[in-house]
Amino acid sequence: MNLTLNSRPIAGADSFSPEEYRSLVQQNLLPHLPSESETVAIEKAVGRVLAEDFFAPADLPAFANSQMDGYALTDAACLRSDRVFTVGADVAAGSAASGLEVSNDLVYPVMTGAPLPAGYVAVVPEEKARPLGQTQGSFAVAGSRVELPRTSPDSFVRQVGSDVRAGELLIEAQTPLTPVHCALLAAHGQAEVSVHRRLRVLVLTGGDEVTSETKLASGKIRDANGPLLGRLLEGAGAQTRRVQISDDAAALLATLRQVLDEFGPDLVLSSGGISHGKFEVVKNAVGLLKTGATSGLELAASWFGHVAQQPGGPQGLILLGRGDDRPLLPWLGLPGNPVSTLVTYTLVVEPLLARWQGISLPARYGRLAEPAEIRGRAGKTEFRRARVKTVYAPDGTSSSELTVDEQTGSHLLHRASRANALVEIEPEATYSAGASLRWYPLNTPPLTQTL
Ligand SMILES: Nc1nc2c(c(=O)[nH]1)N[C@H]1C(S)=C(S)[C@@H](COP(=O)(O)OP(=O)(O)OC[C@H]3O[C@@H](n4cnc5c(N)ncnc54)[C@H](O)[C@@H]3O)O[C@H]1N2
Ligand code: MOO
Repeated sequence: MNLTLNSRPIAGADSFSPEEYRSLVQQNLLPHLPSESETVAIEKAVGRVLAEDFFAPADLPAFANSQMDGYALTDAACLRSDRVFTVGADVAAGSAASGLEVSNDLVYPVMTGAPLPAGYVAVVPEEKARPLGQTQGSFAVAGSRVELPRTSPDSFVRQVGSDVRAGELLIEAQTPLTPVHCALLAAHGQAEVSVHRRLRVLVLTGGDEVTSETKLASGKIRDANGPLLGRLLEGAGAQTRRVQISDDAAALLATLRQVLDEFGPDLVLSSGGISHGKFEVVKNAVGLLKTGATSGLELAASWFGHVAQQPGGPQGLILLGRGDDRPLLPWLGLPGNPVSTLVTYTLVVEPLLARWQGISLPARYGRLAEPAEIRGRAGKTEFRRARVKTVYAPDGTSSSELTVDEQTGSHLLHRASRANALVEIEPEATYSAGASLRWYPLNTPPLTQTL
């Protein structure tokens, strides 16, 4: 099959703008990602995305109840001139308040959350009452007399349905669930909720230079991208399996076949092995698949080329068949430099995961604080690490202020760890202090970006 962009088949190693590449990935991958939902306990649903609209099964509150510890009065008692009443039996929260006499002379001590006795319409808070022949500051006992100020019907009463009406749409599908949604579901007696199932992502990182040996031999490095992608994906709600790979393409395909059966991934992300070197393991694995000599895996489509951006220029996109009628397995080959992996994740993978769950991430803009002037590169969009700060003005407005890192190397992991934004510098553009720039949250779970 052909990869396509806006119905145009992709030929050879076409080059794309960052926006085009994001679209290319979404158009070619989304049809192969699963669209199943699952039922989870509400306690485990926070951070998950609701699969179906949730409608209120009942009114909330379900019964009129008191908003204060106080005395319940009838309608006629609210404004009558004689303000002294006889105190009835206590009505505690949780009681049914049934079988109580209705009288304009009788008031009932009702506690916060207790049902209002039938025929009673208002509550006077306890501290506004004057119990006769009793110490102030305590509830009058049953049978004694109490003086109450005038009040109006409905005062301090939480009416039926004042929070929620039965049948009302309470949580729209595609909403990322928060602890407050969890409380709302619990208040309706829902123990479980239907959410999109977590995407299973296989993360392949390594190369012959990457080792997990305690003592680093000369020329060797540690795996930074495995933990990076693993944590980013888990933060975005995915389930992950991480596998370390070498530069051996046949071994990579053998590992892949094994993990496909054990873990059943919906998506593969690899970092490294896609550019112009002699030992590009991902490219070589695709080369082996093209020969058709690998059982259990078929190459349905592949593209390796450049996106006109820095970092994250080299990119790879693969669709694998599994030799049966299961959906094609999408595989994104991310560039190996840690910052390039991070940038590609932010610009391509994160929006893909969000779109898959029906969420579109908002475009954000901020003002350039420092340095005073930034120039774009020729023919390439540059994504620079930055610190974004929200500045709140006394007139109630707020804006994002961007301080952009001057250094651009894709190996500068320490500097990336201090950034919380990625700033988009258009090709050949010049920006002075105060100029508006698009930015993307770095290191921030995508679902919290929509809240
Ligand atoms: N002749 C050319 N060479 C390169 C080009 C190019 O256009 N022409 N592009 C450069 C750019 S830009 C990038 S980005 C890299 C991308 O190359 P690969 O994706 O093939 O990545 P590798 O070569 O495997 O690794 C690049 C770099 O990253 C280190 N690395 C890899 N994996 C990890 C890991 N898990 N943890 C930490 N660091 C990792 C690796 O050791 C290399 O230093 O290609 C440029 N070259
Ligand atoms: O584009 Mo590479 O991703 O600069 O380091």
